[in-house]
Amino acid sequence: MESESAIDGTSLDLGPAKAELSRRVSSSLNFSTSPHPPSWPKSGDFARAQSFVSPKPLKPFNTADFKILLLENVNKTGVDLLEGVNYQVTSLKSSLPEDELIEKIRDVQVIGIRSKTKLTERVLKAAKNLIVIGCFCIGTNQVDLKYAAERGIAVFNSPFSNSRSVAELVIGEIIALARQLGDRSNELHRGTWNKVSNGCWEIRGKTLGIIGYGHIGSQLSVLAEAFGMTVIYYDTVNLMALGTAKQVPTLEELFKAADFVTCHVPELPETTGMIGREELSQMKRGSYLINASRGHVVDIPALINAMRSGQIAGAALDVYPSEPGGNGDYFSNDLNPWAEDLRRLKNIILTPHIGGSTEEAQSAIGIEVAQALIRYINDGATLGAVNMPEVSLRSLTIDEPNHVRVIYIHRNVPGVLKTVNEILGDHNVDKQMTDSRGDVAYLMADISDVSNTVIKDLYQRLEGLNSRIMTRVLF
Ligand SMILES: NC(=O)c1ccc[n+]([C@@H]2O[C@H](COP(=O)([O-])OP(=O)(O)OC[C@H]3O[C@@H](n4cnc5c(N)ncnc54)[C@H](O)[C@@H]3O)[C@@H](O)[C@H]2O)c1
Ligand SMILES: O=C(O)CC[C@@H](O)C(=O)O
Repeated sequence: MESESAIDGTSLDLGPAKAELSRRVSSSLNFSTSPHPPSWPKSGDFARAQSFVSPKPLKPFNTADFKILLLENVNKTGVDLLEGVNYQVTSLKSSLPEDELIEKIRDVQVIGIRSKTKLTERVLKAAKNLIVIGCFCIGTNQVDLKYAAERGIAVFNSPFSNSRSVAELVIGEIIALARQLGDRSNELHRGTWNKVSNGCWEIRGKTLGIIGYGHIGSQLSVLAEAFGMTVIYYDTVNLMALGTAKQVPTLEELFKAADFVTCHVPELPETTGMIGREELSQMKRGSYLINASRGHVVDIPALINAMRSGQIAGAALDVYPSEPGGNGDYFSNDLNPWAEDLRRLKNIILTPHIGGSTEEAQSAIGIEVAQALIRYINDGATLGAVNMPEVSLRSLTIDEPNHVRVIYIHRNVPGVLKTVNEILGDHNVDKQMTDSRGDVAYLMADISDVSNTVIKDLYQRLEGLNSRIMTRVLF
């Protein structure tokens, strides 16, 4: 394939191996100030240059141009993988205030976050170069997924790498609440010996009610049965029970029977305030509540009242309606008027959203999400994306001169494929795949025997279509 201009590997100060990499990726077209992202290096052997062709004058490819901003202390496994592909990675320990985030996001093609960074429409509007978001966690409620899809920005997460960690935390909390461990420990920290058995229980033979029987809920079900608990669960979907667990048809039925109720639902309009005054009153007197899902699921003032009255004997909260961006002071009454009342309650375990915070989970999440980002950036594969149709073609390799992968993200309207195929149809299309999800469709086509001039022409014609959201050409 003809090359616009070669990269000067030595100027990158990358050492011999990376100088070789830079030489090999030199046949690329580079980005300019257009909203389209720049050329990307290939993962692994860095075999193939991949570019966003800009209608502006072409510039030499430079791997150091590719910017990834990682927030909230993404695990080293993920940072290492991304740096290993020679992207320019900036990794920060905490999230950023919105205005600072807007400043920083303008410049990057990729952002990696956890649960604290809110990628709202306002923030994403500023992200002119962004092509992909990595949520290094399970939850994706912090991202405006619909708006991102409308802008052609793919979002990936790690759907189950921390499920076991959350399930283990909840098992620990069930025992800790049943035995009032938090209170006994706090008392002795303060020098008070208070040996009591009143209101302390074994968990064997008790009933656990799980709301949301997904990755975490079902994992927890198995662990709880191993402790001799009876498990019932409520889910909006009919799901196969593990062990001898039983699905119940209504929340009321679950509340009536459960000694411990634990929430494992996503943040959705339907799950907001799902556990409030009415629901707490339906629970067994002296039962326990655990929430390690999302902060808006439980109405905290209602919980405070239910605990004061003895209706609820103990609770564990790992998540809160508003959480700080980093470690430090929290629970000021300004932010949460109920904070002081909550802290004063007996037998309540308050943890700072650490359900998934184990070495094992964070390391696995780092690898999983970084690999998804690399696959998307380098090959355009959307497998596992949470807001885009899942489309994939084989990985691109070095032995394919004069070959281009065209990715055309477009609005899902009638007649687009006909028009696109009129553009691609003059060339040798080896393989093509397309799929849609809601209003957005994703097309990938591998085309052989094309020159840079043809690539540029294909790009410009696709960019000119009304249906276009984003066009990428990888070669
Ligand atoms: N505390 C933490 O650190 C931590 C860690 C991981 C996940 N989470 C939270 O836990 C949530 C659950 O995680 P998961 O991996 O089990 O998710 P999942 O998607 O595998 O399971 C969620 C389940 O909830 C069900 N559900 C949805 N709406 C419901 C409703 N209205 N009523 C009853 N069931 C409903 C779904 O059908 C699904 O089976 C995540 O969305 C995330 O917000 C928190
Ligand atoms: O690590 C985090 O910040 C989020 C953990 C958890 O809530 C998740 O959604 O995976």
